[in-house]
Amino acid sequence: MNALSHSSLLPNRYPQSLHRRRFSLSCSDIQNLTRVTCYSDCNKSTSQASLFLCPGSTNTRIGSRNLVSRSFYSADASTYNGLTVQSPTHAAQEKVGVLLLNLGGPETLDDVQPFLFNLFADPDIIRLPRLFRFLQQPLAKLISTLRAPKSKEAYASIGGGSPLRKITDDQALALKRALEAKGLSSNIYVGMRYWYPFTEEAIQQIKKDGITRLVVLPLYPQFSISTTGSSISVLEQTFREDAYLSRLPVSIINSWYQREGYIKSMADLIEKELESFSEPKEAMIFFSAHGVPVSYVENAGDPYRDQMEECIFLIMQELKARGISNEHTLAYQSRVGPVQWLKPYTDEVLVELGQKGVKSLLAVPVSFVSEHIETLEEIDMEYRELALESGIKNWARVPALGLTPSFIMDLADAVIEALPSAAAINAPTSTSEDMDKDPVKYFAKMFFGSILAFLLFFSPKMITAFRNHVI
Ligand SMILES: C=CC1=C(C)c2cc3[nH]c(cc4nc(cc5[nH]c(cc1n2)c(C)c5CCC(=O)O)C(CCC(=O)O)=C4C)c(C)c3C=C
Ligand SMILES: [Fe+2]
Repeated sequence: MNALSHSSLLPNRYPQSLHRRRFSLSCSDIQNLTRVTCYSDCNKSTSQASLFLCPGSTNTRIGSRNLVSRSFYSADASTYNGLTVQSPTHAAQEKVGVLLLNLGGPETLDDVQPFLFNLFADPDIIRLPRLFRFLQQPLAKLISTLRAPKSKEAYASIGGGSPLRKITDDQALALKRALEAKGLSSNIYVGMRYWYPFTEEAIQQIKKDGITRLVVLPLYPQFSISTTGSSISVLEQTFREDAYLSRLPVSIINSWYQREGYIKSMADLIEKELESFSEPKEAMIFFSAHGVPVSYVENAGDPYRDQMEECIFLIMQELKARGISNEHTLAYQSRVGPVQWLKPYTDEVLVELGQKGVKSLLAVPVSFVSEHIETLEEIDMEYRELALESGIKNWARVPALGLTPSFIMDLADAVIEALPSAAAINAPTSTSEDMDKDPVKYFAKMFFGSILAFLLFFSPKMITAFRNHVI
């Protein structure tokens, strides 16, 4: 199957949003482009990576109770049993690349507003009706400016910037080593959606390095239109526009929350952290996932909530198999703006649990595999304080998976399993956003858009909604 044909498997409402996206950088962003991180001998003629066949690579998917979400696994490698698609001669000439996709985060406080601009300028983050698309950039400017002070405060409280780039770089290196240990030499690239090193930079490096087979691995266990979907839009757009890239065999791993290695690694972390309580059995396991607006799930066909619920089910099943049957619950955090987000909300549930007499609580961040602003600031500071104020006496938090060896090994297996299904992207397509290339039309759009955005959104309610997490 064409690995990038996944959009054809999505509900009708989804593909349009997936195909249209174009990444926009301001002029200063472009000047600031830093070099792409690549974990190999990039640009060296000696960097030829050999693809060694890995015999008996096994199906690592474990039980599932939600068949609907299965249709999203376009690059589901679990049906392959070893890399059997190539002859050894061909395999020896393969130059394998792995592209890790992530969100990115501001590295300094000065980066915060431009980072937020990139985030809110993404049509997969603020989904405007087609007619109002011209408002996207002026709105992004307005919202990022309104939100920057609160965000800066949060980033200042965790040391003045996001740890995401460093952690992702470390994960890339660990993955490279894990793949080598399994007999696969590869170049690993990091492509961030909203900050350096941008996905577009990583893709250009992949082209320069002459990669012949690529696996795309988003570092989000569950698929959401707002995360993996958005990054893949950028990738698809860039690939379709380029003769070399459009022929490059690519395999995208859309989601991997159901993999045995991931589930077991999460269960290990939870089991270990429960031991920090004097009465481990009494502690409630509190899964806190990053939220998305309800409309994503209910109108746009985002499988995120289904996948999240299935993921929690699988982790709890694994814990039960180990004799751990603590109570558990799932809530959603980090909402932004004046719309309904997935419920229940983490802050509200914490207060309710405190009122109900829950005394011990283990917070488990579940939508992301690195420490970031929402674990280090929102959970460890804001939610911890709220929980203690609400009557919860004993609080602990499970660390993000980070470099956990069993987790990295499982990612390596996922890459190896995905390789055989790599296939080229289809012919180039033209986009409705080509007018962005015309400077006159662009400035007219920005000018009138700014005025409209000002009139529509500069109301006290909107300002409060975007300045704070809670509306
Ligand atoms: C699975 C993970 C994530 C989903 C889903 C997601 C959706 C989503 N996020 C915003 C708005 C913001 N997100 C911000 C930071 C941020 N988001 C994620 C992950 C998911 N987002 C991460 C890992 C990070 C942190 C990066 C870091 O620097 O450590 C921010 C900036 C911080 C802040 O001001 O709160 C915003 C804003 C929306 C609107 C959205 C879905 C539509
Ligand atoms: Fe977010």
